[in-house]
Amino acid sequence: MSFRIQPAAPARPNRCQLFGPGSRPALFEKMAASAADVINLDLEDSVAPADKPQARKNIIEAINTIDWGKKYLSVRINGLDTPFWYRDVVEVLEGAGDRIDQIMIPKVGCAADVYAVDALVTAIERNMGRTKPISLEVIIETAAGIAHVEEIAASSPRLQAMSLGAADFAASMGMQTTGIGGTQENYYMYRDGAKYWSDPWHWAQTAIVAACRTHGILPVDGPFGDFSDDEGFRAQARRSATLGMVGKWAIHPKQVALANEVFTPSEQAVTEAREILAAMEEAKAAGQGAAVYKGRLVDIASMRQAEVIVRQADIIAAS
Ligand SMILES: CC(=O)SCCNC(=O)CCNC(=O)[C@H](O)C(C)(C)COP(=O)(O)OP(=O)(O)OC[C@H]1O[C@@H](n2cnc3c(N)ncnc32)[C@H](O)[C@@H]1OP(=O)(O)O
Ligand SMILES: O=CC(=O)O
Ligand SMILES: [Mg+2]
Repeated sequence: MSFRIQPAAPARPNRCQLFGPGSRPALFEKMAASAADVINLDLEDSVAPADKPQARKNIIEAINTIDWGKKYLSVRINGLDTPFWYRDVVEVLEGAGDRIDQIMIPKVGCAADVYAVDALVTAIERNMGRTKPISLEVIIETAAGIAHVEEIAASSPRLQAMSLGAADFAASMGMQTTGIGGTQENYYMYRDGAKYWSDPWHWAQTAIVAACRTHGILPVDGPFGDFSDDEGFRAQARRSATLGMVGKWAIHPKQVALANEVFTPSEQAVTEAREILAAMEEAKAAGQGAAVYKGRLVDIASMRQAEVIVRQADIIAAS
């Protein structure tokens, strides 16, 4: 056991991040009316290069004029390997009022990438006299990003969330697929004439979750491209939730309800978690460190597990 105490991730719901291109302002009101916890207005890959200047203007106007309710409002800037990113940060933060919460940085490959954006954000905040600090989210979607995931997670006190971007990740890793997330046809075990599909995203997800949990950051699963496949989305999201991720992107509005469903602990799970806590309080009062709950062992570690579920439920209930 480390002497270091694991920091808690930000206490805000992050079950679904709904994306929309900055070049399609007609979508913004619909995004604001959705049930997503987080909105990602995109300046990056869903916006053609020629449309970037207008997309910035659209996003600034939308941030300033639309009622976003309690949603966490984020803008995805372009990557640091492009000529666009610095104008994204400067124009958006100089033009948008205090309603913006977060800047999302794609294709982060090392801690210095985050440092560069942090430095620019800090200078703009000071120059503009902004009092509400802007948070950062990074996307791990390159070979360098996953290789340096731990230093990236430790890179800035502004960092609140980290997503896995399956599409760019697959490209950067040279994976033989054009599918965005989910089951990959050729990733299977074979035995006695039958195929058993495995999960090619599993190792990257666990690396992200471990780095995030070490540094008190929200780990998030990225896009699932086939928005006509609800069961495929559910299965991917359930695997992510089981591994410790707190939410998933929606690249189409029909995915919002699916993500909320999976990343909201069920009533049954919350009831069981509370019962485990109660059983352990009784055991502790009787001087025991372990007890039997529904025929199975529960001990002090079970309390920590139960607390994860109760905390998630409480954060959602308070939102
Ligand atoms: C790999 C990555 O980087 S993923 C992140 C970047 N990508 C994105 O941001 C893409 C986000 N999604 C989209 O742009 C669109 O949803 C598309 C292109 C996938 C599909 O768009 P459409 O063909 O318009 O979808 P469709 O016709 O099914 O839309 C149904 C309804 O939902 C609305 N809608 C579509 N996308 C969105 C959205 N992202 N947010 C809110 N509403 C939306 C449509 O306007 C339409 O509304 P209506 O019923 O009032 O007419
Ligand atoms: O940006 C997201 C991705 O999957 O790539
Ligand atoms: Mg990407």
